Amino acid sequence: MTTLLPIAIIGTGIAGLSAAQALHAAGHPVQLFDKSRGSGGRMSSKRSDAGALDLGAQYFTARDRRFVDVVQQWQARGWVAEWTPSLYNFNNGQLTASPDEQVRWVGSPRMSAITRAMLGALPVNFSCRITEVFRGEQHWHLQDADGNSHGPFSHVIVATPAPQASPLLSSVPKLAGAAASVPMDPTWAVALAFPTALETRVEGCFVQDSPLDWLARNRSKPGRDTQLDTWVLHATSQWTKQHLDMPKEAVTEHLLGAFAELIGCAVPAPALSLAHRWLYARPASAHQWGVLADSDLGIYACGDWCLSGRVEGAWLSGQEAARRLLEHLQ
Ligand SMILES: Cc1cc2nc3c(=O)[nH]c(=O)nc-3n(C[C@H](O)[C@H](O)[C@H](O)COP(=O)(O)OP(=O)(O)OC[C@H]3O[C@@H](n4cnc5c(N)ncnc54)[C@H](O)[C@@H]3O)c2cc1C
Ligand SMILES: NC(=O)c1ccc[n+]([C@@H]2O[C@H](COP(=O)([O-])OP(=O)(O)OC[C@H]3O[C@@H](n4cnc5c(N)ncnc54)[C@H](O)[C@@H]3O)[C@@H](O)[C@H]2O)c1
Repeated sequence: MTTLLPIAIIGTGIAGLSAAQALHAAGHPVQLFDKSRGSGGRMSSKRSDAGALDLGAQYFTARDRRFVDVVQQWQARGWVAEWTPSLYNFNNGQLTASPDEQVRWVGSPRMSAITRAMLGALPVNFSCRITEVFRGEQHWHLQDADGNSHGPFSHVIVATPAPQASPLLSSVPKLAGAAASVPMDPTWAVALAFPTALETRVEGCFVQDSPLDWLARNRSKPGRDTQLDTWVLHATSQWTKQHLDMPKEAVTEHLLGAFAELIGCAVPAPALSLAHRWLYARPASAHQWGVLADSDLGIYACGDWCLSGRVEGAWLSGQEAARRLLEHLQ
């Protein structure tokens, strides 16, 4: 019996975990790496005194049949639940109800529950920033920021945002160049917790003509801690770019001000506030690549930036990376 070398997967966001699950299910050992202390990437949730707060992805929709099917399985296992917020739109200074029929999903009891469950018992090195990916005579090796080497691996899947993927793909300049051509826009996120509930029916709001792009009542999502009235505000990419290096306190103050102006009720001082800057929040434009691959060399890149820039696109891209890798092995 031959022992299969593991496949290295850099990134434990939903794209990396989607690929990992598919490869594991096909009988291939995988080894995951992430620079963060936990999984989830842009679908992670921040623990706070007001409970877990979804600072990144707010909810997701499922349009592709394959993703619809997997989300149904996640629902059956209790990893996700439907969120039916009272939706509003803010435009031209007017806050108006904007209900629709779209099904929207969230991780339960927090967004990070999905990737945590997907990771399961798969082997992973957290707090491990990969700085170099190189090929020896036959196999792949990784170098991390602490100077440790990892390997050998039969294949490598890079599942990070495009600007972070590009340097890791430098052994295949064509792939590195393609990743480098995808700019990703930043997003400032602010979470607020109020001791008494704000007197508004708003639970989610799409915003135009404001520094804000979106706001959500975090505690209206299923399974959340409801002791405090928690909110998450997202700034537009444009406002974020203009205020990229603003101190967190000033960002909180500005976005709280914009929130108080549009929400249409009294907004007291929050009991808790925190700000988070997502440097690579969303690809500036969508692509239809699915995956970037050099199958002969055994290196792949996947992530939301290879498709729609949404949770669904990231998951599909991870599936595509695994599919292409398995196809080449046959
Ligand atoms: C503020 C915000 C709001 C959003 N809202 C929505 C929404 O409502 N609906 C929706 O569908 N999508 C939303 N998105 C987009 C969605 O979150 C992403 O499309 C999706 O989570 C991307 O998954 P991914 O696996 O491709 O990348 P990521 O989640 O970014 O995962 C990449 C992982 O790679 C790791 N990594 C990076 N570099 C290295 C390295 N050198 N070594 C080791 N590890 C590394 C990172 O730590 C990270 O864990 C939002 C994103 C943000 C930021
Ligand atoms: N802030 C970030 O960095 C970031 C990154 C990626 C995605 N996102 C957001 O994630 C969401 C995911 O998109 P999706 O297609 O899965 O969800 P979706 O179908 O709910 O929303 C898509 C877009 O349609 C509009 N829209 C939808 N329903 C509306 C309603 N009831 N009233 C008014 N406008 C409405 C909004 O402009 C929204 O951005 C988008 O809103 C996108 O902007 C944000």
